[in-house]
Amino acid sequence: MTVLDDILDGVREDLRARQAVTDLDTLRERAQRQVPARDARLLLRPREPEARGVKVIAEVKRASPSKGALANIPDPADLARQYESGGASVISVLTEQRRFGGSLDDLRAVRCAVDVPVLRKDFVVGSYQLWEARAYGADVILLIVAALEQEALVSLIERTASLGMTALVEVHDADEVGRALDAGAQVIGVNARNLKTLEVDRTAFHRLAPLIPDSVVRIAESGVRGPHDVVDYARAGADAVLVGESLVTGDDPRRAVADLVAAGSHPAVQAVRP
Ligand SMILES: O=P(O)(O)OC[C@@H](O)[C@@H](O)c1c[nH]c2ccccc12
Repeated sequence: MTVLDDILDGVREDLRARQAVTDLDTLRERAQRQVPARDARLLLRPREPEARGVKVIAEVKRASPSKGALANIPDPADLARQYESGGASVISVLTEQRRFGGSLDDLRAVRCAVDVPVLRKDFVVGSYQLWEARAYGADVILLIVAALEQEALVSLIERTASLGMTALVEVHDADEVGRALDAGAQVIGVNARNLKTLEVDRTAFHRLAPLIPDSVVRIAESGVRGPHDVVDYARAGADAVLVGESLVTGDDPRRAVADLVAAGSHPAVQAVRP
């Protein structure tokens, strides 16, 4: 059994418990009362070429299966506000409870605190979680190819779009890139971390980016330690980086985001982009 299988078992059990409390109709009504989802794709890949530096997706992350506890984060709304004022284009909120210490309440708190799009980062296994995400104000949803059968991936991408949200489709190898593209992904994230073993391989983005057509937004996820990694990913063609650990473990998250944004929008970086 892989780490991912283990996480998914817990996610399914927690999901059943929430479904027993809140039926889909109630969730749909809540989702319909939300303001429409914001267009994250356009923020990550603006039409004007001069606005196209590497964007930063900053993550609210208390813990991880690989490192255990990372940060307490008593006030996720405050952290998200700091990320936004540092220039983050999107805020990612982990909502998985058992391994990452997150919750849907964190998602709601962050949604109310910022104007930028908010990503629900979880292990989505069915459309109920998409309705939940929308009901709690998410604009973007993570779909992990390794966690889904192809048929489920296709229908979750379609359902995400029909709810007005953006699907960030996560891959880790060439086969998964093929599956993501076949399923119609418009935004693909290459996770440097293999969720089955938790090993980080920072060359994954460099190897897989050439397989992703230019019409698709490319995001480098995990293991970004600082501005030099942003420059590196920029050179390899990233539109954005998704960063958690190095932001929540530092002492000035606003500044840390601002430093990444500055590296990503530096003219020298833009000049070397493919
Ligand atoms: O904390 P890091 O190494 O900066 O990584 C952030 C993010 O990429 C990571 O949290 C992540 C990427 N894909 C995931 C899927 C599930 C849970 C977590 C993740």
